[in-house]
Amino acid sequence: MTAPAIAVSGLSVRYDGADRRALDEVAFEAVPGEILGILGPTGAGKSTLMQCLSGVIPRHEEDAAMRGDIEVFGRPLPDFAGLSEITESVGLVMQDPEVQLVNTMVREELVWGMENRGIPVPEIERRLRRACDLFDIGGLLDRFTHALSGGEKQRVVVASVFCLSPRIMLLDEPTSELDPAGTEGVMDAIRVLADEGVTVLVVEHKIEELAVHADRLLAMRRGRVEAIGTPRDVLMGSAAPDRPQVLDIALRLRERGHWDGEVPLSVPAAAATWQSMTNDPRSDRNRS
Ligand SMILES: Nc1ncnc2c1ncn2[C@@H]1O[C@H](COP(=O)(O)OP(=O)(O)OP(=O)(O)O)[C@@H](O)[C@H]1O
Repeated sequence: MTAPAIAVSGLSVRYDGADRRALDEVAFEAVPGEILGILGPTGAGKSTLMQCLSGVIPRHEEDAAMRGDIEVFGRPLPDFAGLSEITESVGLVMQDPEVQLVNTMVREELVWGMENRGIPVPEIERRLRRACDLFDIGGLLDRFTHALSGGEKQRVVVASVFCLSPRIMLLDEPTSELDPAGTEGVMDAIRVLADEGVTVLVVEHKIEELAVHADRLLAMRRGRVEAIGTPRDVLMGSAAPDRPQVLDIALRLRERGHWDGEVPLSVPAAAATWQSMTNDPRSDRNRS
């Protein structure tokens, strides 16, 4: 059996003064090479979870009390020698790309982390070329980071984390400012990396994107894990985030030419069509 890339148990976080836990006994595992999509309404605890997994809480959030266990490839997070060692295995892309852009030029942004790690120049150049291909940022290298659009900033930040070659990537809404083509491009790149063994946890509000690209979904609400399983199981289950979203998914998939036949006009009809589509062994909807 494959050892999990991430194993979480009993993870709870309460921010100072909050009337409820931001995370409440969260437990799950993610295996190497898996894309685990994390969804849930605003305030469900998705970003807090990403920050815990990357070691940011509790080390830098003095007002957050955390308990529970997180293991990265079988090693407890507290055993790592601080954030610098954690980031060798775990790369975090935060919700707001502005927070992570620290250099003036895009090329510097991509290269400085690798230089700080002492990576040899030929390897830096190889990763830079790959990042440009995967995230379509070759034309941005000589641009000022402050002058990029929101979506361009997101692609540069994801690419710069990729350049550090982490075995686990935590992406907190990496496509929120991207158009459908840009979103598809980032999701395709994530699949390429997952196929190479990188474990990707991606928080997304675009449920239809997660349904199509993730191997499994984890649905959260009010700090708790409501469901975890295949996209079909989670979206069809009683813990589905919002049942009407199934209809929304059908409509959006049809817009992109991914929904065959009539669009169902009721939620039950949408659910039934979705089920038959995802049950169809010829369907590649869950692995594109
Ligand atoms: N630094 C903080 N201090 C106090 N409370 C916080 C802090 N960060 C988050 N919270 C609270 O913790 C809960 C979970 O927040 P979190 O940002 O993890 O949710 P989320 O699911 O990522 O939401 P969104 O989809 O809006 O990004 C919310 O009630 C939020 O107000």
